[in-house]
Amino acid sequence: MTDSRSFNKQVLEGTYKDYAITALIGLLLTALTSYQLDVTKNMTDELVALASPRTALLLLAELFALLICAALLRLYQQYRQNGIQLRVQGNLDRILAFSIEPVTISRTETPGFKNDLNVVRFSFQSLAGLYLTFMQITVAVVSIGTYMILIFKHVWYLPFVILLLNAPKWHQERRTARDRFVFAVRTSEVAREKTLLQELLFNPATFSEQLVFASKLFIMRKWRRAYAENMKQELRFNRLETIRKMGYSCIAVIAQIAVQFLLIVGVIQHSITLGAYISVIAATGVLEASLLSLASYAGQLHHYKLTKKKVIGFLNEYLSEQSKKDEPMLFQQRLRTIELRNLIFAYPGRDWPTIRQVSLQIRLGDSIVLVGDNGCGKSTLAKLIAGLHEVDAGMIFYNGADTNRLERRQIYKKVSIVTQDYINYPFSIYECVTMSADPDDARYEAIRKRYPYLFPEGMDKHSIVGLDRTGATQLSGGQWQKLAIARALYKDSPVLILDEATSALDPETEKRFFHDLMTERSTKALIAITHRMNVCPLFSKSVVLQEGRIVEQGHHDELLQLNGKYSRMFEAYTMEGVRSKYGSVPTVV
Ligand SMILES: Nc1ncnc2c1ncn2[C@@H]1O[C@H](COP(=O)(O)OP(=O)(O)OP(=O)(O)O)[C@@H](O)[C@H]1O
Repeated sequence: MTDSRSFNKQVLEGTYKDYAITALIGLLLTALTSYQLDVTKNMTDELVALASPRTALLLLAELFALLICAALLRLYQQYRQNGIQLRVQGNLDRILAFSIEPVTISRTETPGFKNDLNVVRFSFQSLAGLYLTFMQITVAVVSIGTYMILIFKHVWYLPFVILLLNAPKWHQERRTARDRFVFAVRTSEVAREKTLLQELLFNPATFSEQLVFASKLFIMRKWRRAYAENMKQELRFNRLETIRKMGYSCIAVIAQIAVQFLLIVGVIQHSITLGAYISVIAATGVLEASLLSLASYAGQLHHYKLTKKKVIGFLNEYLSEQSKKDEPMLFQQRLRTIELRNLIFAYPGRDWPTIRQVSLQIRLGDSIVLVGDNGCGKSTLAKLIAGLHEVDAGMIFYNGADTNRLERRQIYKKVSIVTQDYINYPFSIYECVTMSADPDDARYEAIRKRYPYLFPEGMDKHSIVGLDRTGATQLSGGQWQKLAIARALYKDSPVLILDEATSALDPETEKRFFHDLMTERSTKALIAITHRMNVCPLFSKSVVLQEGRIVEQGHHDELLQLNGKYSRMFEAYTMEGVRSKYGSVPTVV
């Protein structure tokens, strides 16, 4: 992205032919229009002189042919320009999608990122038009030159008068472009809120809650407020722009009248013919239009400069953690151990750490279950183990090597994770499972045989699932979750992290799954997070977290003996504690 030439090359990929044709037509049109003005002048002079009406009629026929040619060429040029715009838009989308490749998720999981991403996407959308601008500028410059010469031939000083009178417009366009950009950045938060609320109103997944909680009006009120605020900002901006434009529009009218006046004086003093008068007036109109479009292109170029700065700033701020460190080492060995040493982690923008002084050794063959109250940091710890968050040096080690010195993508190759917010992909079942690697039928079938209950019963592997595709089959919450687990298993990495990944499974399937998984344990390090304490005895170690610290760790039986936090949690889960502490549950009569 920082390399401007390669960026432009990528954006313009596949458009060169269209550009060349469009530019050529632009130049041809300029030549045609200029010739057409000459014909108009000659025709008028012939008519005024009434010397040869036949010549005038021939000139009219010539004019007709010229106009038809110009109209057809303009249509064809428009068609080619649309092609350029579509291709450039596609290329830009591809570049943006490729560029947004964070090294970790620490900074991308913040509202600030979402806001800035919004602005960058807006800027990228407007870039598509800008790439057309580059070519249009060339054509505009040529056409301005042509018309200036044409006018110069009749009234030498007029082109300079026109240039002078159009100068304020240039200033205005540059200013408008800058203000529009600043405005988009400033109002992005409100615009995003409006879109978020709108999504809530139109998303079918929210309808059941809207019905049961009668929340539609509540959401609508919030949406209308955000809408009104957004509209107020837009209108205020448009009002200021219109007021500013009024001044410049008056100057433009003065310019027109001034030019007319000078020409009329020329005709009265017989320094120009009536034909020249008509031709110069027409040329002035085209020249002014070209100057105005050049002014607006100048504004757009300014916008381009601002956009580029914003995009590079965005990529540097959020997506380049690794590049700030030393040259990362490749990590291609077989993973044997993961070690956390006095790990401390605070989310960006938070003053207090979520994970505090956590030390833990995980070896291949270990099966560890993390338990603790809501919000104690289990998911955060799981993501830290997977290398998904940025941490200070000397805290997380893979095979004894500091993960900060390792190439992150190599780390991710060793890890499979099912988080609580796994994605319901609108793909076929086979694709949902195999997307992490090249599809391999044998590997897919092996997983399906080993864990048949993870695959929706009676469905073909090529069936498309999800609400987002027409004709797709809908799955239940548990079925989606099972597919997410199958995807993680298919990846077959040495570390498997399951963050409440079985929460939607029925108890029998859950137990069967963990039982089957344990038989694969020798080749994997398994880390699970669960609130269902009945599966804990299956794991080699339970780790209890409280406010970001490990307060107890050991096998289930050892921890029960401690009579501490773990034993209280287990009792509460099995209802033993509830009965003894709160007495019997009253019967409903
Ligand atoms: N992206 C984030 N940005 C800022 N704070 C976060 C983020 N994600 C989680 N937190 C905060 O970190 C703390 C721990 O969250 P975490 O999700 O790790 O808890 P948990 O133990 O997994 O909880 P639960 O059992 O409810 O899933 C919470 O206070 C939460 O608000």
